[in-house]
Amino acid sequence: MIEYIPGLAGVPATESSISYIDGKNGILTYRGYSIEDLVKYGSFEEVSMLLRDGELPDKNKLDNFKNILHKRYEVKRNIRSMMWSLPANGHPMNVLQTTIAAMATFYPDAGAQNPDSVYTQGALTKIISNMSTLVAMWARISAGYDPIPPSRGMSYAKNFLYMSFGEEPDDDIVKLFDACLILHAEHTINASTFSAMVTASTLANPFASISAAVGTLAGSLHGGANEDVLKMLDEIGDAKNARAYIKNRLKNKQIIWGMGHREYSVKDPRASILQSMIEDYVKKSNMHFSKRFETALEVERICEDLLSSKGVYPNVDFYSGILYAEIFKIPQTHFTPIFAMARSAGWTAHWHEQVGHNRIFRPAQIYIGSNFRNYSKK
Ligand SMILES: CC(=O)SCCNC(=O)CCNC(=O)[C@H](O)C(C)(C)COP(=O)(O)OP(=O)(O)OC[C@H]1O[C@@H](n2cnc3c(N)ncnc32)[C@H](O)[C@@H]1OP(=O)(O)O
Ligand SMILES: O=C([O-])CC(=O)C(=O)O
Repeated sequence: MIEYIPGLAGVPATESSISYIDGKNGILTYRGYSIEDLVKYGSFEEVSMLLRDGELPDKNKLDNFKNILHKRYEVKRNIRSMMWSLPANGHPMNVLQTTIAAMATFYPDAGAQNPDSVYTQGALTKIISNMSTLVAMWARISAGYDPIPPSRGMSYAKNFLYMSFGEEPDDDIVKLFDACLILHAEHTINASTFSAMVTASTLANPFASISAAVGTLAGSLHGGANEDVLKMLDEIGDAKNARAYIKNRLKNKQIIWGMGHREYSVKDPRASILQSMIEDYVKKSNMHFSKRFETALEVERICEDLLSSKGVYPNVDFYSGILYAEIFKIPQTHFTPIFAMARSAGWTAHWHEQVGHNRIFRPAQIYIGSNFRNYSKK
């Protein structure tokens, strides 16, 4: 008898050398490097190369990659006009999934049959590069403004903020945003990465694979939770209301957004870094902590009282929304798309790894339906 494990909890579905989680000690590494070091010393471009190639690039290789990535910021005209035809209130994740899928029409020969060709590698770089332009474009179009064309001379993080707001951001803001991208770039075989891998395993093209991943990331139990966390904090309104609110949700068997993780039984290391980023920024700018941040700290304390026995602590989505909303002034519906543009580095690395040791994903099921029946008209 095969044992059925709901949600495949703890079931290894692949071998991978891209990233590693030690969930008991709150450690996350990309290709062996700690996320703390990568955030401190690296850039999103460097981390994208590390995830793809397995090694940190030397200066020449990095400059070359940046050159190619930055040259590809431009979105094809047909994709741009397609975006103008979508309803302005369409959720950015739906728009992103649609546009990434449509990009396959420009790269008909990119695929698993030639994963290392210049053509397919170019398509993978185009995905990472265009993600940022697509997200920024939709933020402008959906708000009733014309998109701001990308600036090839700018880093990935800087160009995104420039395209979103039309002004060159300060270096410390760029560094902070770049760190957010690094923290979201990869996380082993999570639901969206698995989704990308399942699609890749059929030898579908990389655009199909990444658009499947975008659709999967959008859900509230996964990347979409960053939006729900902010809604929840705003609903609580003030730290003094937090205990009653949390207790009431738990009594009604409702989950607390941004809390809990399949892989971590301690606080997600990315949540700790994001929290420190907010604290450092506020202190450096001589500001006060916002009501939202104070509420989040209180929610974390209450959850520690009520949920730590189940190993439920803040995950990456708990503090990211506060950072995006309050430091970068990014609208709530764009939190998950920013997650997606960062994660495109991890997804494309997994696409490549999957097709390199491919066997189609085709698990088994345990049938619980009716026995054989003879057909008779009702
Ligand atoms: C980028 C990301 O995807 S990070 C995750 C983002 N998602 C969220 O923040 C949504 C809230 N969290 C959750 O729903 C879950 O913790 C998940 C989906 C992340 C993980 O789910 P699973 O690994 O299946 O954990 P599972 O649901 O079995 O939880 C184990 C226990 O902890 C409880 N628990 C887990 N998360 C929470 C939570 N956020 N609030 C309250 N209780 C929780 C469960 O109720 C369960 O309790 P029980 O054993 O008494 O039934
Ligand atoms: O690993 C997971 O299940 C979800 C997650 O935190 C991520 O994808 O970053």
